[in-house]
Amino acid sequence: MSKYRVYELAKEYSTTSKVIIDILGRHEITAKNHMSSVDEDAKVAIERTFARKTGAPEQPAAKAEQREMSQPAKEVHTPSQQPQNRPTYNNQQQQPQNRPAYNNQQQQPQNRPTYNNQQQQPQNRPTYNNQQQPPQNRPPYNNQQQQPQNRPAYNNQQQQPQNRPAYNNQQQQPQNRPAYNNQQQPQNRPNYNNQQNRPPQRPQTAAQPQNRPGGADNRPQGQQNSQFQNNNRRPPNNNTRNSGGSSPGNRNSQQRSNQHRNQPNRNQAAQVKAEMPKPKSIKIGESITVKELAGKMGREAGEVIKKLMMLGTMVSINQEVDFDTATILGGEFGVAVEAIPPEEDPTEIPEIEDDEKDLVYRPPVVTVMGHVDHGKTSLLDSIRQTHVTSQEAGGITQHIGAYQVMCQGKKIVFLDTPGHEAFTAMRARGAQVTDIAILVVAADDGVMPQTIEAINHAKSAKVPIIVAINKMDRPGANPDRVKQQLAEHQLIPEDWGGDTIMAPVSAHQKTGINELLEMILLVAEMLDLKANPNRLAYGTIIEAKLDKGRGPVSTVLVQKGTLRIGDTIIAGTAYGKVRAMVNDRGEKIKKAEPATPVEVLGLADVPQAGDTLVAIDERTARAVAEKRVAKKRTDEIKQSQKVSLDDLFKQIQEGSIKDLNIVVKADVQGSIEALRQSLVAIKNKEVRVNIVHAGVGAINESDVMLAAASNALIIGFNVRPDGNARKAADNEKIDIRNYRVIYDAINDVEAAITGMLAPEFKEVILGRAEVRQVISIPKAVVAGSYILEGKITSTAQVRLIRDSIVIHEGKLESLRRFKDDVKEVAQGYECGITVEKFRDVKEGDIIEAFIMEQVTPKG
Ligand SMILES: Nc1nc2c(ncn2[C@@H]2O[C@H](COP(=O)(O)OP(=O)(O)OP(=O)(O)O)[C@@H](O)[C@H]2O)c(=O)[nH]1
Repeated sequence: MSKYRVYELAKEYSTTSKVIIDILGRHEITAKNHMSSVDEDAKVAIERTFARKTGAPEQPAAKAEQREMSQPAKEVHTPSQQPQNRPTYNNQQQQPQNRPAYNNQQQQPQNRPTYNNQQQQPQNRPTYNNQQQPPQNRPPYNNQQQQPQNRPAYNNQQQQPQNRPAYNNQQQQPQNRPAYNNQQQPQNRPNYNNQQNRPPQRPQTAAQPQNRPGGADNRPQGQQNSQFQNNNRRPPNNNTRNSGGSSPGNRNSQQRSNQHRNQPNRNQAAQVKAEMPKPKSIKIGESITVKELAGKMGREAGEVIKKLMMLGTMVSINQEVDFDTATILGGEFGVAVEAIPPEEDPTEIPEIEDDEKDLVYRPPVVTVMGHVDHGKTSLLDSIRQTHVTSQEAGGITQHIGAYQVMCQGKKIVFLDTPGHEAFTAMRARGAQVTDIAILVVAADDGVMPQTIEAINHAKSAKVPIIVAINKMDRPGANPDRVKQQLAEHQLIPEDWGGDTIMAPVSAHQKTGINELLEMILLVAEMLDLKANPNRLAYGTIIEAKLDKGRGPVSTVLVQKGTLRIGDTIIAGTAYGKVRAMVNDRGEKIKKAEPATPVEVLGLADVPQAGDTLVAIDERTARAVAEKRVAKKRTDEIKQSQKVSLDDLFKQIQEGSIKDLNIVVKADVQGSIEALRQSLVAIKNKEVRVNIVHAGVGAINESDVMLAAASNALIIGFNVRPDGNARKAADNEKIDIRNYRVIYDAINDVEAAITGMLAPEFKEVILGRAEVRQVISIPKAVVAGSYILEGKITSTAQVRLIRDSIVIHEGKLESLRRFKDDVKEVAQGYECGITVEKFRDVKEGDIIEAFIMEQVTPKG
């Protein structure tokens, strides 16, 4: 026997426990409080009582329904139990929320099959229809009536109640929604409508509970189930026919149909979501879109976006998040995020890691850096016992070279660079060849801006610094001041308790050089520099040029392994076989071991400074070179697209930026680097220098075409345009400038930039007039004025000043003397002035005339 708690019944009928207790009392059923249990009879009594209340005036829809249904109900069923059915539920409850209410009323609430079983379907609308039927509406009902076989169909249902398809079977209709509706499954909103022709609100109340999780489904599962059970356990009067076997089936059916019902609802998404696999870990690349990430984690994109918002990042669904962000997000969702290793780049040759036991000592590679004119070249000269400075055009270091010197029987390699620019340019290409940086500081000049830059570059490259305090022979030499200044940049000399070696030298007098070299060896020893000489060579291109007689010539610093004549090598897009090798002393050599700078002949093309040189088998070299050439081409296309006319126009429109595009061609790579660095370093607030292309060799036709496409000028350094290039340049009106001294090129570019600068204007006051009479004419207000000083011209701009405050600024519309238009009126004369779009002129106002004059910009 089923038991019900009073509060449960109260809840079911949306009333208070007290009301339930009262009703029970009237039926002589004792219930003390809301927790009291009552039996099935009590429930029936409650149900009947509420059923009787169906005609509550405040529920017209229910009333209509009741009217409609009362008769058939009486005919077919025990009036008290069924007629009132549906309407009753709704009315009674006013509390529509749940299915179970139906059940209670009918003693078999929610199961459709049950309804049918109980009494040939009492509360079901289908039943109503069958019973009598209200012809006019609800075709399905009518159908039923006209085809009584529907009934059996219900029965069939019961016998196979369990599932939706059963419904379909009933009707021989497919399982889709519309079919349900037509069939009349009560629980569907549309059904209610059809059945009852109820006003719309009714179906809503009736249907909502059924479909929504907020209704019946909201309740604790157990409660629902218990009701199902209760129903099934109901007294035979309800379940006369099927109380046995079909009930359980009904229950299942009900549950399933509930599920089905839910599917199309909003719950569907939730259910689907719930079904989405939620992996414990995912793999992603460097970045991923929010949408993809959500998909991989089995989450809704909205969830991910929300989480990102909470983390302080606003993104859209198609925006990308980086790996780190994805990792954090993964953590939030309990998903481990792993990185997919980057795909192998076919243009890269993987570096071979050497075994520790194969490594042997190698000489240090040293770069000399410092402020201009502090004596870098002189120091290198002094070290090498040569004199380069005086031979160079313009007196500036233009070439990058590498040289080996011996000290105490040990080798040291020096890279000759024009300051730190080339050093950073090499680094920018990923080439880190320097082991030790020598910072040259002139003892008489001290720390200068480039000294600081050099310090910072060396520090960021994590290269130890040895300071060479040069020009110690100069009368003004003050090494202590230099040390003091360097200490301010965290370079504390050893004799002050720091760890920076500072060696006083004189490049001119060649003093202190040995000590400096010893210090280099000392630091090198601490660095424990090693390499494996017994493997194929790996090195870096220090410099490359196209030699007329010898073809492409590259200066290579071998860093690992040994480079030999006949080795197949690849550097950048160039590959070939080593034909000949020449060391820094001009000697032909057959092999070059680690830390040996060597000129290499044999590459088919001129590589770039900073390119990695690898000795490898010929087939691989060729294949990789081809891929690199293809990639370079694509990159160049991309780059030239960047400087398209569209972009240029856009930038001009934006107002502030103009690009001075330049194609640089030079005889050696070192010159290119020096030029590039200097040109790009030209800073100007309105014009930006952009090197569109830079290469070694003569200026050719394709350079001109590139310049034409990107609106560039061409700078040739120690190279000339060939015949075709000259013709093309004439046709395309491309400006080709040839230089032999870098400074000249830079000066010219600076001048060109000055020419390109947007003209600056300054205001020039022409004169002032006082308004002495205001004359209003139909089209304007004329200010009868007297010129106090200077003059007023008809083309001038004017500003109207009242009590020292500028009231208006604009154009002068007309300037007249005695009704005649005049071009200007001088001091001491009277005139009539009208100001464009301005009428508020008053006596005593001052009219100031001025013009904007262009100022020649300074470079
Ligand atoms: N008295 C004296 N003059 C020196 C010494 N070292 C260099 N100089 C002079 O300083 C000037 C600049 O020397 P460079 O070696 O060209 O200096 P740099 O740092 O290489 O200059 P850039 O290549 O232009 O950056 C030259 O006139 C040298 O003769 C030195 O030890 N003593």
